[in-house]
Amino acid sequence: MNSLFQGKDIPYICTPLVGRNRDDIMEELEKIIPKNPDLIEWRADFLTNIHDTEYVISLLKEIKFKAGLPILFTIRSEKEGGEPIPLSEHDKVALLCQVSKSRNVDIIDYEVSNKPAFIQKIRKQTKDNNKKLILSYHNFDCTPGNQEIIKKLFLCEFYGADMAKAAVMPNNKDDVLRLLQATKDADDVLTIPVITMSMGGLGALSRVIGWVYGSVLTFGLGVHNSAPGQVPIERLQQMITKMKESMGYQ
Ligand SMILES: O=C1C[C@@](O)(C(=O)O)C[C@@H](O)[C@@H]1O
Repeated sequence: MNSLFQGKDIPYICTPLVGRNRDDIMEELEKIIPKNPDLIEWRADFLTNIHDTEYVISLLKEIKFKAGLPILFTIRSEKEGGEPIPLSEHDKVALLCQVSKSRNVDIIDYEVSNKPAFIQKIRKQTKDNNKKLILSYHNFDCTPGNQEIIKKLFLCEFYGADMAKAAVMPNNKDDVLRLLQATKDADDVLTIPVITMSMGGLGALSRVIGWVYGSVLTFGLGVHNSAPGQVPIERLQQMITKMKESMGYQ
């Protein structure tokens, strides 16, 4: 993971791209790049032409060329907060496998709730093509019990992920605290890096301080958010830098 970011310290800041077509995506990217994220997440579930594999692959090339940064490719499922897409899970896995072969992608995200056979297929393809795999879990309704969150992150490791991610929704301040505790506990026992966030306005704190508890990556808003509570990237960078100075990290 570290090799993708030339030795930069955690947390890595990832900015989502959510345009529906090429022009919107390129315009978004144009505005995001000067803000200096560490990587770009292309949320391809927002793309109208997602059924056209050739189009996706060529757009990916354009994105990588313009960004010159590591690219995380995600097709978030509707059941975990993504956009509705006209692809069956089978077609989606086929597309993810094609994308894995492209030299213009670095990391693929796939939900750990999917069928083991699909996860294994994507794990094999990403490994064969030297790509990293994030297995992920999202809950837009609540923050499950800590054991449940840690179990999900463990499952990601079990399936061979390079990173395990959990994004959950708080219903009160205690939920945000619990997520941070679960992050630390998972980071203590897992052998792979964890990425966590508590979503919504209440959870924004976790996007700023999650790294202190072991979350290696945080999503910052570039132009449009891809989930509730994302903090604008400039503010995120400033707050993290100030915190690191105050904590004696830099
Ligand atoms: O999984 C995640 C995290 C996220 O849901 C967030 O809350 O920042 C945003 C998504 O785009 C990304 O795929």
